[in-house]
Amino acid sequence: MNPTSIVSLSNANIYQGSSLVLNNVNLEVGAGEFIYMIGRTGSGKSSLLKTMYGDIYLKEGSGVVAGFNLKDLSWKKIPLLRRNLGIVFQDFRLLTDRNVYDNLEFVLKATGWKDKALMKEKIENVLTKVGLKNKGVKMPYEMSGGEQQRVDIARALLNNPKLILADEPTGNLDPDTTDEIMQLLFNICRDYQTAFIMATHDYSIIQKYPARVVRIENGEVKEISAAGV
Ligand SMILES: Nc1ncnc2c1ncn2[C@@H]1O[C@H](COP(=O)(O)OP(=O)(O)OP(=O)(O)O)[C@@H](O)[C@H]1O
Repeated sequence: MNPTSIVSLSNANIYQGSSLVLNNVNLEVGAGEFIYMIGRTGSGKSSLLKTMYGDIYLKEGSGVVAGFNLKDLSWKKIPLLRRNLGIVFQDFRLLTDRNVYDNLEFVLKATGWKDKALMKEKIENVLTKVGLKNKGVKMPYEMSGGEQQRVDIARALLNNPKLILADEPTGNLDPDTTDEIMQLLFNICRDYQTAFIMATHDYSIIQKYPARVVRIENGEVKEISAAGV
């Protein structure tokens, strides 16, 4: 493993139940690196991301994510791993019955924060980072899809992760909003040296915001150039 890697998978076989989805995955992601993961529907992108955040147990091969050994990941350690990662989903997954501030506070409390003043400071800090200063009082249903995705990203930033896993974060957004969100993700990557692994179907994003690309195909993960997308 490269000492500067935030993700290191070696000869990893990824299963859904008893079915082998990906065979012999080798992947190194450096600190602060942005990479795209592309592949057809059902090729295994989400399965690979789930393995990285401990939702699928790594049975074969080896893997280290944000300093956590995936082979040694007991149920007890999964929340700790998740505290060191940010996860962003296509469908935002906000709690619909509480406002933005309370959505973020919920995560902080669940990850062990207790001091109200410190939590307030942290929440204001991440909302400012995503361009939603003063929007804490809004309910999710009062916000556009782009704003809700910003809240999802703010939530992912709460614990200062060194790695954000994003599963089609622009999948529900129109082209202009997609642009805004991509600029935000690239700025976060640049300003805070946060590594990103972003699964996407949208190749036009890769042309516009080039970065390293891995393609999942026929059960394997292959490195390709952005020009080859
Ligand atoms: N919970 C599950 N139980 C069993 N099999 C699953 C489960 N989730 C996904 N699969 C199977 O695993 C394979 C990989 O699915 P996965 O969701 O990782 O693909 P994907 O590339 O993320 O697809 P998409 O782009 O549509 O999100 C598919 O054959 C799928 O049917």
